[in-house]
Amino acid sequence: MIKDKAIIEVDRLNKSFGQNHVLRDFSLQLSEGENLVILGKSGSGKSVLIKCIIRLIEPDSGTISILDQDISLLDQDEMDLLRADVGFLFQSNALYDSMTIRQNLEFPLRRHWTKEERELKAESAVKEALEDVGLLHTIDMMPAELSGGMRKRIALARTIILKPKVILYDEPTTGLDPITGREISELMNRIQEKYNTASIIISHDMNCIRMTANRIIMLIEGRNYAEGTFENLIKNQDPKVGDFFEGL
Ligand SMILES: Nc1ncnc2c1ncn2[C@@H]1O[C@H](COP(=O)(O)OP(=O)(O)OP(=O)(O)O)[C@@H](O)[C@H]1O
Repeated sequence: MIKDKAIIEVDRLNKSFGQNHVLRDFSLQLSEGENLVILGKSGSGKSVLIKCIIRLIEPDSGTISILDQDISLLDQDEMDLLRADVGFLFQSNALYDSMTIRQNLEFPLRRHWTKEERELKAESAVKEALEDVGLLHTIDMMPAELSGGMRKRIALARTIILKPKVILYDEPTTGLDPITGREISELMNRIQEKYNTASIIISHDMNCIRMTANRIIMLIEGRNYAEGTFENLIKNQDPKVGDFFEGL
């Protein structure tokens, strides 16, 4: 059988904080163009996993490969280069309040594009990313003038401006009303379709998960406890899995 091309491969990751063994031989594989949801209770280690992937935390053992590169072997410059391919959507959006929307979107270009590239392409890149999220008309506005849902869209536009191959979503719909949450989930799917980006999505929002997940991994007791589609897992008889789908 030919395996799908892996964008991220996490192999037998372990991470403890003192006696607290958070990740226990945790493995996952993210394929090209796939939306993968990590579902786990509060404190189960989802953020620790994402922090290991972006190398904010060093695991105790195990390997993480992104685009076929073992990240533990990369130096700072190589890691910076790789970061252009790995977009991150923060739960807080992390927009700069004192900058216009245009300046917010130009920000990642400063780090990853030369001055010449910026002069040539920044304007069209900013406009394309804003069009992708349906907010071109906000280009000269300030973040404070926008609603929570619009700020989330702008943060997503800033994430996709470098055309990353993978996006890590940290609770993308938390704090939004259900209708706005649904719009963000639809947008995530449109981005996936247009750019064939792979995504790891951390979420508790069952509507978002149902709409976006091609596959779900249940992170329970530090392990990849169960995995499958939403439709598979909702029928799973294991009580630890069933807990998550209660009432649906
Ligand atoms: N830097 C750290 N030092 C010590 N313990 C930590 C550290 N970071 C995380 N932990 C512990 O690791 C465990 C997993 O935390 P993590 O933040 O990954 O959970 P989570 O699944 O993301 O939870 P939530 O859904 O509430 O965001 C928790 O017990 C937490 O206290």
